[in-house]
Amino acid sequence: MAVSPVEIRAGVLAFGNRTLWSGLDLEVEPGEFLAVLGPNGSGKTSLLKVLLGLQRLSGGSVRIVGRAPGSANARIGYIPQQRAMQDGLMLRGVDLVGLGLDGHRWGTGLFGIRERRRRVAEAIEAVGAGAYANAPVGRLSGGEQQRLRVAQALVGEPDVLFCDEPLLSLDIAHQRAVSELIDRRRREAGTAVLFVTHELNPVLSYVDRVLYLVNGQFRIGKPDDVMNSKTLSELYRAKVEVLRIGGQIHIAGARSAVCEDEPHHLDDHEYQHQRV
Ligand SMILES: Nc1ncnc2c1ncn2[C@@H]1O[C@H](COP(=O)(O)OP(=O)(O)OP(=O)(O)O)[C@@H](O)[C@H]1O
Repeated sequence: MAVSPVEIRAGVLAFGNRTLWSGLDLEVEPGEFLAVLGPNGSGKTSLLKVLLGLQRLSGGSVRIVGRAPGSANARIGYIPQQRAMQDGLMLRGVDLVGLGLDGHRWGTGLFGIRERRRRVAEAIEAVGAGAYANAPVGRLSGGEQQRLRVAQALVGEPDVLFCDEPLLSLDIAHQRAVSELIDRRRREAGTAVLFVTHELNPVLSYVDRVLYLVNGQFRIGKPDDVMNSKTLSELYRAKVEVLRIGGQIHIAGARSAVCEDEPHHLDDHEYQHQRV
């Protein structure tokens, strides 16, 4: 039987007496696109850290391509939560993207160097970053830096791709381009994708399943099985209404219970308009 790219059994993560989640059983299939949602502080980034081997589980077990996280057998792509790079950082975009190839061996000969350059150029082209790839990354805009991070995560042809809010600070056109790139990667190469986001709609058509974390509780299932009024009201322990408008999901009501910064949430005023 094929080894699952990502497998968590009875996972528990607690800090002090605060349990972020427990009893988490999660298996992500090759080529699957899993969106991870939840309000601030619900443990989304911590989950990615567990999967990267940067954070130990408090209980249960985790395997990445059959091994402990952090071991070198799997090719992992990681788009970290965005932090502005230092102004004075002189590293160029091509160098940043090239770091995603470290650990790949094509030999040190001319072929190896050429192949490396070719792959870096291809990854830069794919995110539309060619115009500034030779500039120091510290001088680039947030969105330009983000596109280079995406190229860095994809250049190594990962088996598993962990994305932490990868669309932040991208304009709509580049949100679409990056989402399509990630989707193509998982379709063509079977890369398993874990995609942490506050905004589901830009990737809704690609998402196979959703993991929704709230206050130590969670639900996993197809978008329609999780993103509905009943399930979210149970999770938030408050009345939450989920509306499907024009193929998009919007959440209304119980604003105080639902994370304020989730862009797919309508405010009550907007909601009233939608109902008339
Ligand atoms: N090493 C740690 N020690 C103690 N508490 C921690 C540690 N790491 C994370 N936390 C806490 O765990 C909670 C979850 O953090 P995490 O970054 O996983 O949330 P998140 O769901 O990604 O939130 P956001 O949407 O704001 O990015 C936060 O309250 C955070 O302060």
